Amino acid sequence: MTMSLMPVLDEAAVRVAVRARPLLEKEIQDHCQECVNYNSERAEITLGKEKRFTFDHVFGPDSSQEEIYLDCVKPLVDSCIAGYNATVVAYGQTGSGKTHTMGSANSNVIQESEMGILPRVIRQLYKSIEEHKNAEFLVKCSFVEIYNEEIKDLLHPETPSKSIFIREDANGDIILAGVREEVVTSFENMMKFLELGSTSRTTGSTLMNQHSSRSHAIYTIIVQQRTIEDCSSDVETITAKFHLVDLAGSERAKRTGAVGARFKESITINSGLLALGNVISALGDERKRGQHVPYRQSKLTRLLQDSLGGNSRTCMIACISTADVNNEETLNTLKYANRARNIHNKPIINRDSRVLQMNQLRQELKNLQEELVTMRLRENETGLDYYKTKGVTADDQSEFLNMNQQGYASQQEILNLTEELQDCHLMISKIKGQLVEAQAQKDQFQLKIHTINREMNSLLQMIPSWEASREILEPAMLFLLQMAKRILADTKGECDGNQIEKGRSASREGKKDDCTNQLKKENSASSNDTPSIMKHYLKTIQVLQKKLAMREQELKEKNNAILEVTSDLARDEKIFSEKMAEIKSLKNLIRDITKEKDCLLQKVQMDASIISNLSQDALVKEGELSRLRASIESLQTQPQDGNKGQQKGFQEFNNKVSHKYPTSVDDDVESKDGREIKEMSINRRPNMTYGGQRPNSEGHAISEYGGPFCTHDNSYTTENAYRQLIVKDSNFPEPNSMCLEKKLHEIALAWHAEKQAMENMVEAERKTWENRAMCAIKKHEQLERDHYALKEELENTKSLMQKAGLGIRLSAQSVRELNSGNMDHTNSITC
Ligand SMILES: Nc1ncnc2c1ncn2[C@@H]1O[C@H](COP(=O)(O)OP(=O)(O)OP(=O)(O)O)[C@@H](O)[C@H]1O
Repeated sequence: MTMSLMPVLDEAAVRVAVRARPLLEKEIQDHCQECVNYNSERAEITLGKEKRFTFDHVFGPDSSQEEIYLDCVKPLVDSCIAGYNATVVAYGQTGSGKTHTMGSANSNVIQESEMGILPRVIRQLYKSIEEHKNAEFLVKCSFVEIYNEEIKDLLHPETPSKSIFIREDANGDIILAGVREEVVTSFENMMKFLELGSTSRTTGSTLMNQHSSRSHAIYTIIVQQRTIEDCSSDVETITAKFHLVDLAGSERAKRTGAVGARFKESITINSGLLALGNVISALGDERKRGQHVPYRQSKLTRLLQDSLGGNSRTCMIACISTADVNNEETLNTLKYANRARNIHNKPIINRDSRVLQMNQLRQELKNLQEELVTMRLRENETGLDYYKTKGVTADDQSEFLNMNQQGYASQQEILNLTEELQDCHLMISKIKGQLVEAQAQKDQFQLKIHTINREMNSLLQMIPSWEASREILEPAMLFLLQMAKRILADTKGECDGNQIEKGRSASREGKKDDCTNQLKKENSASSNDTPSIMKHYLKTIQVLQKKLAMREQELKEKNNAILEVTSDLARDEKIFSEKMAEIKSLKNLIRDITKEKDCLLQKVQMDASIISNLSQDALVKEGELSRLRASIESLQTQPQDGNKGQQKGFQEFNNKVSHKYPTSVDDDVESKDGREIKEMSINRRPNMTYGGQRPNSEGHAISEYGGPFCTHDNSYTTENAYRQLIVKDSNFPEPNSMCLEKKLHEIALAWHAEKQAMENMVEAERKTWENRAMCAIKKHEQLERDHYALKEELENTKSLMQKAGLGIRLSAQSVRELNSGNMDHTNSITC
């Protein structure tokens, strides 16, 4: 058996319902999938797999218009008749079904089952009015829209927007000055006004909704009632306002395809909704309680000031789409709605007690006037007696009497009236204070009565289950049943009779005595029935006490667990922040290493291109070398005899050349006859090929190597020098081909060795850089693995916290940062 009562609902809290619309034709054609799951009984909604929210009501795509009206709005109509202000706000992304739910579109052709909230409210209102026979009702309505931050009177479109202002009246209630309210007398009459306003409302077609509302529409019903009590002349006036708000949908211009005027609309719509979100955050956040609420940020929030955090009972209906393409918008709407649940309003009955005060004051005035007359008469009589004793004639006496009476009357009257006026002022202020106090008391009592009512109802609902479990025996159950019924009857009587409201403590005391007597009587009756009942009571009390102790113990344990989990959480938070800092520094390191890696890769590429150039050059050189060899061979095959003198000359020449032009090409060279040959300092660069020239038979230089063989002034080469020597000293024979080949071979070998050395060096360098790049990549991978491990750890901690009933909330910014790895861990976790 469970003893827990149903949770008592806070009447002042903003109620939030979520309604999901089914997939539309177009969405089905586009193969959209449903991404929302509901549990209407537990009022839970899950988006995707993980994001779960709880609201006061959850309606799936199959729920009917009537269900939504009965669960969310009908209680508000009843409380409006009782004198409380009420508000229903439909919120959601564009095309999510706000207008459909509110029924604020032109609805004269709509079937009964499709009828939205607005026509149902009007119908219920007139039904209730008919039932309240002891009151006179005056019903008025107005219909406005906020379009591009301007208020338009939809029932009188000719009224310029500039002449409409939002003001606060003397009681602090928000009023719309400049908007004309229409008196309505019947359901049909009011429906006509609704249709008239709906046709004037600004709508437009977007990619997401063919008939999209481009403005926030507010339909207001004002109900004034005068309750006339039979036995008194007191008349009380109660005025309640019922706002039905169909907000424009939040939208992304990219998806709606809004351009031009539509785009401007879109911006103002979103900024109005943003201001509303700010107000909801300010009111819904425990930490921000008592701080400034930015109602003045937009016309919408200013108009809804009473409805959010003020004197109103409010229900917010968050409309969502089930299609997966709208996942992001749906999540935003659910978050928005979830915040609104924390808003607490201060609803009171709006009594206009001026009439009551006037009646009381009139009565006071009448009494005072009567008193005055008697006083004057008494004073006149005293004056007449004096003249009589002095011997004045009867005429004189009467004249004196008249004069005296007139003068005195006028003077005294002024004085008296001034005093009266002061007294009246005092009394008015006193009565005003008393009235406000009484009103507040009455509201508190009524709230208590509602709470007791609900508790008793739930008790009555629970009794059958006790019966089944037979844990509480029949007499005890009977007693509880009687008690519940009696309290219900009492509270009902209290509500119906307006007893508290009158502030007549005597009758209240009497009633209290009656109740006590009755209770005593019942107690004594039941105790007389049978003494065993007492035993049962005691037994039941003992059982209940045990259970209470158990519950207390459980509570203690849970508290301890919460403490433990909180300390765990703090520790985890610390670890988390440390890890995040580590990740941050590692990320920075990765960034640096990646940069370095990129540089290295560039260098490696450059080296590779150098190598390929060198290889190409090598190929070219090899070709040249083979050509050279061929030419040498051809030289060798020429007849040797006739050239002996020549060979000798060549030998001499070679000696000369090898003496004068050694392979060390940086030497200063001086000819035999003292002529100085220019210094030939040869710069060899790895990507340069060596070249040279040899003279042909006519004494012209033939380019054999083709590559640059640079000297300081780029004009001399060893071959040039050699050619010049030949030209200058014509006694020198042609160079010996063997000697030339040897020279060339030496040059080729030197070149090969150098090339090899270069290649080895480049290869070594490439390998070093490759190794470094590999290291960087490995480090990067390790860091990424660390990062994911940390993320997983965080998820685990989150789920642990959720299991422990604490839950972690990460801000969107933090989640983004976490995903990007740039998490700033301060203030990132909220428990
Ligand atoms: N519960 C529902 N069942 C069936 N159809 C629905 C439901 N809710 C909405 N629709 C359909 O979805 C479309 C868009 O609905 P509606 O115009 O009410 O959206 P909205 O939220 O008011 O959009 P906007 O903000 O652009 O004005 C309409 O064709 C409507 O008939």
